[in-house]
Amino acid sequence: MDRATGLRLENISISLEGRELIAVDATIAPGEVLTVMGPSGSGKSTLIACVAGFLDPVFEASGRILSGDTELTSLPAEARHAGILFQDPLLFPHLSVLDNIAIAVPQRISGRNERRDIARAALERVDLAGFGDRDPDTLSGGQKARVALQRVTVSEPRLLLLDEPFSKLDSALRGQVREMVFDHARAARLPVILVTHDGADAEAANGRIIAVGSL
Ligand SMILES: Nc1ncnc2c1ncn2[C@@H]1O[C@H](COP(=O)(O)OP(=O)(O)OP(=O)(O)O)[C@@H](O)[C@H]1O
Repeated sequence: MDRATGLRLENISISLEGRELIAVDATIAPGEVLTVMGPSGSGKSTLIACVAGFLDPVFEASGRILSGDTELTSLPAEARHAGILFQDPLLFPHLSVLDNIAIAVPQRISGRNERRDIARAALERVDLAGFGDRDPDTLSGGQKARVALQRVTVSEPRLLLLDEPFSKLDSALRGQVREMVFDHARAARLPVILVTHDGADAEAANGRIIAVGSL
């Protein structure tokens, strides 16, 4: 059964101190990338936080967020099943590379060995089979990005939020990691929101682009 669902941002408006910061009304199909571009401070990361369910209470948001038929608007972050990649891969420094992935396996898979087997298979998929016992600090930027992607993948998200996850990678690596992320999103039929300043990222996303703020 295809469990893929689209994402609907219905008249989302986010204000700060009574002034509208960002407004978006969009539907994103399974496997589609919506790119959000705009100047610094225009509310792009705030939009990601709103969809993910961790909007700071200083902001006021209105509108509805729907994942298929499920309304996410007032659900807590953990019930929204959003995979998120930030500019920084944010790996836990005190956990091995393997456990950084195993920790994201859904709770219904309760056995430690089973969780670690899933993490091992995830590392193999991105050519990092021998890296499970390493400290994350010993990995290169591209390797960390691949681990971060696998951590999101094993968590079985229903939508993917990308907050400039490629911007710290050098240009050759950037293209590779980008393709890996978009290929995964297409294969898993995830709706994706990509926040970026980079025209090449937007082009590679191969989807609709919306401009926010005064470009
Ligand atoms: N917790 C907060 N309290 C008050 N203002 C905040 C808070 N978080 C963000 N802001 C403000 O909200 C606005 C939007 O910030 P946001 O990080 O969403 O912008 P952005 O478009 O993602 O910028 P950038 O491209 O630089 O990452 C900024 O003016 C920022 O200073």
